[in-house]
Amino acid sequence: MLDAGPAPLVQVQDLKMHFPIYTGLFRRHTGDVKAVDGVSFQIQAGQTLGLVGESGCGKSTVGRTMLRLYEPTAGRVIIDGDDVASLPPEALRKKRPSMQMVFQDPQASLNPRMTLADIVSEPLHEHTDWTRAQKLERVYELMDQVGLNRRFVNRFPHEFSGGQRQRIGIARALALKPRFIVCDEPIAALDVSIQAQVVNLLEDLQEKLGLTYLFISHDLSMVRHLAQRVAVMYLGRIAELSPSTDLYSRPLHPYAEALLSAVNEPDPELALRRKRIILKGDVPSPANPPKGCNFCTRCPKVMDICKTVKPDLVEVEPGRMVACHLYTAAGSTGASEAPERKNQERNQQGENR
Ligand SMILES: Nc1ncnc2c1ncn2[C@@H]1O[C@H](COP(=O)(O)OP(=O)(O)OP(=O)(O)O)[C@@H](O)[C@H]1O
Repeated sequence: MLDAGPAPLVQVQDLKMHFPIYTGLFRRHTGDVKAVDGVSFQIQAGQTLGLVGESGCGKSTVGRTMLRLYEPTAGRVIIDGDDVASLPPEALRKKRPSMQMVFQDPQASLNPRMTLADIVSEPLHEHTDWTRAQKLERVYELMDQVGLNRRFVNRFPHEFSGGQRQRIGIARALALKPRFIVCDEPIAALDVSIQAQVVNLLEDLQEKLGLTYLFISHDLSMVRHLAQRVAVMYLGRIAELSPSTDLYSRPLHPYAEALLSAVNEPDPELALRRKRIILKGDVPSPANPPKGCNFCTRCPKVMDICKTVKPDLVEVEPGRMVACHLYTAAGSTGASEAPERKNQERNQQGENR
């Protein structure tokens, strides 16, 4: 059991997405890029799970595989009762309206030769038998919902600003009344001044329409603001999955600790306590990850067991999941180290009060 509470809308179980590598004249299969290598999490209906981690750690691949834009190598993706990973083609087509994606680059994801009306109504052509007038009425309704003036209905993407284009992308994603949306870096390509507006829009829509989000981002401060729970990914696996308040105030996994040490901390008390951790070395290739813990080659707290055994993601405190031998009995040194570390932290907190 990963999360407490009522049945979640989204359950991902041991999801794997390995991209085959073919080399040589005869295009022999010589290996796999293990972009996602055993990821599990849940999202409660109406909530947001943030997915963070360095570039290339597999965040987008998780989102795309969940929506079956890639064929998963293994695992289950249960969305509102159906295992999307194994649905046959016709059932998958029927399921598509309820799960949508908002992409990073609105410029690239909108067809430059289509008007706003064409773009937003496109999903309606495939999934409804509505009349032209009914579709246009829905387009107007969506434009109102995302804050686009109805006058713009026949304009082309290049006639809009970046923020407006992202609103078009959001309107298109909402056209078929989805329950779950993967937001893949939806603000990364926008000016900083526009980012907050788009985030506020996504939050308003979530509240009004009861949407459930997977919010992928490398902007840790934004995710803190948006998500109730945050999963930190490293090299295709989840290192830590915690309520965002806990994660940001006291990360448990050494990688989460390092990643968060670079974030500006608004709480002066926490900022004083936080030391910047610079990780040594490069992220290994996902085609050839370490035998043991994926983070063992860079971990400042590495132990012998970390080099040979992959840690499972386990609940180490109520609601907090960590994949690290420091917190499990398997790390025999770690078993004694973890409580010691906690005591040190408690003492430190006491000293700082
Ligand atoms: N279609 C593909 N074929 C082969 N390898 C891929 C494919 N898509 C992604 N990868 C590889 O999978 C790994 C994870 O990529 P992914 O784009 O999911 O990471 P990310 O965390 O979303 O990165 P970013 O923040 O830069 O978008 C990378 O090593 C990437 O090169």
